[in-house]
Amino acid sequence: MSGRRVVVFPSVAELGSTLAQLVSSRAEKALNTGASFSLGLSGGSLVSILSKELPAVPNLDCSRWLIGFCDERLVPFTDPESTYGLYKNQLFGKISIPEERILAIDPSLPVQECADDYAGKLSKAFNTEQIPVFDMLLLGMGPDGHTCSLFPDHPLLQCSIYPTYYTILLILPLSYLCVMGNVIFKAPILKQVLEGGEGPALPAALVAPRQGELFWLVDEPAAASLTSQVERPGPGARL
Ligand SMILES: O=C1O[C@H](COP(=O)(O)O)[C@@H](O)[C@H](O)[C@H]1O
Repeated sequence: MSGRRVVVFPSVAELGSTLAQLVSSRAEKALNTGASFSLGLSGGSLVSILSKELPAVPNLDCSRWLIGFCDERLVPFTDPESTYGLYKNQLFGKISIPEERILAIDPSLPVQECADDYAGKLSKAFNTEQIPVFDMLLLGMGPDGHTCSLFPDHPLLQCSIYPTYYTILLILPLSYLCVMGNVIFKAPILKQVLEGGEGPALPAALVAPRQGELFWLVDEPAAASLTSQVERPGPGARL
């Protein structure tokens, strides 16, 4: 891994547009050398940010993208807790990605079958029996330091794909990662995640891709108490 970059933005608006540019530039890079660009999406605040900013990227071509979900709740797509459902309503129609290139769970299945079915979809799409390596994962961090439905002290932190009571998740050590922290109530936990603290490492602190890049994109309020090195790019800067 080439090192973690913590990038601080004046507000979520600037963070969002840089995130969209970052996704688009890494997609272009992947597509220059490979047949597709695989992107893992998370839920939470990321949905509205991406849905606003990604369609605004000029000349975005998503026809060779492959989209999966870093974590997903086992609820119908019409449920507001369904991450796929939210993206379907807010984003997918605006970026012209072929439907068959979006890997969603089958919410009609019981949880274990749903996890097995999703693992099968991933194997087929990535043409591998191994854990698939996405080109890029976008994660969020909750106010308790959880990411990807991995809550502090969760016994499943070592697993690759695991069913829990209501969530199917696809876990950390894959490829390029981008973690987003925003809003002020995350400031204390962000400091603990990035700069250490007492007790076992929080789930978001375990995020470390085997290769490639790791970005933490945060807004000024969330970064308020950081003392470690951060970047503050000027307007329009690209990562
Ligand atoms: O529970 C979850 O929360 C995280 C963080 O969400 P945010 O709204 O604080 O950004 C999210 O990334 C994850 O997908 C979701 O399951």
